[in-house]
Amino acid sequence: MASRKLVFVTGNKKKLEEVQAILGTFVELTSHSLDLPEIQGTPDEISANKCKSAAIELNKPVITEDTCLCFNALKGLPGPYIKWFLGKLGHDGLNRMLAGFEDKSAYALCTFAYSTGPGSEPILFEGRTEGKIVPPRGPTDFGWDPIFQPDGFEETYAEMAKSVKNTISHRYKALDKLKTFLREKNDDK
Ligand SMILES: O=P(O)(O)OP(=O)(O)OP(=O)(O)OC[C@H]1O[C@@H](n2cnc3c(O)ncnc32)[C@H](O)[C@@H]1O
Ligand SMILES: [Mg+2]
Repeated sequence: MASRKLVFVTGNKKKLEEVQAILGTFVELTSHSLDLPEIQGTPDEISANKCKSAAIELNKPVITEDTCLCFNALKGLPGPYIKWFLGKLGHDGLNRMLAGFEDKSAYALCTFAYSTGPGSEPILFEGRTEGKIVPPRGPTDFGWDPIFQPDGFEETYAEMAKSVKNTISHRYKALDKLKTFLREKNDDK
C-alpha cells in the first residue's frame, strides 16, 4: 500500500496540533506555515480558493482548512469572518452581538480542501458541530473555544479535555470524511 503523505498549509498552530492529534499515524503529515489570502464568499468558495493558492504557492498536493462559527440568529454570520470579529470584539463582544436575540444557537463548521497540485480543482470535506454561544468559560488559548458549548455537553470546547473535543468537533468530523476519501483513493492503487 502506498504511504499516505499530506502537506497541511495553515498559519494556525492550534489547528495543526488538533489535526495531528486526530490523524495520528493515519498519514505522514507535514505542515507549512503560510497565512494565505482569504476571499469573501461562501465557506466553500473561500476554502476552495485558499487551497488553490496554497497549491500554487507550494507547487505540490496540499490540504488547507477553513473554520466558520455561525450564529443562527444572525443567519450564519460571522461565519467565515469569525477571525476578524473575534479579534475586534473578543469573547464578550461576540456574546453581546446576540444580546437582542433569544436564540443563542450556533454551529462550528470546518471545511478541509484537498488539491492534487496547481490547476486542480480542490475537493472539499465538511464537518459541522451544533451548540450554543455562552459567556466565556475555560482556558483562552484557542480562538472561540471558551464561548462555544456543543449540544449534549455541559462544558465549553475550552473546558473539555482535548481527547473529548477531538472526537466530537467540527474538525474531527471533516477529517473523518477526508480519511475515508484517502483510504478509498489508496485502495485504488
Ligand atoms: O491559516 P489558517 O488555516 O486560515 O488559520 P486561521 O487562524 O486564519 O483560521 P481561519 O481562517 O479558519 O479562521 C478561523 C478562526 O476561528 C478560530 N478557530 C478555528 N478553529 C477553532 C476551534 O476549533 N476552536 C476555537 N477557535 C477556532 C481561529 O483561531 C480563527 O480565529
Ligand atoms: Mg485564515
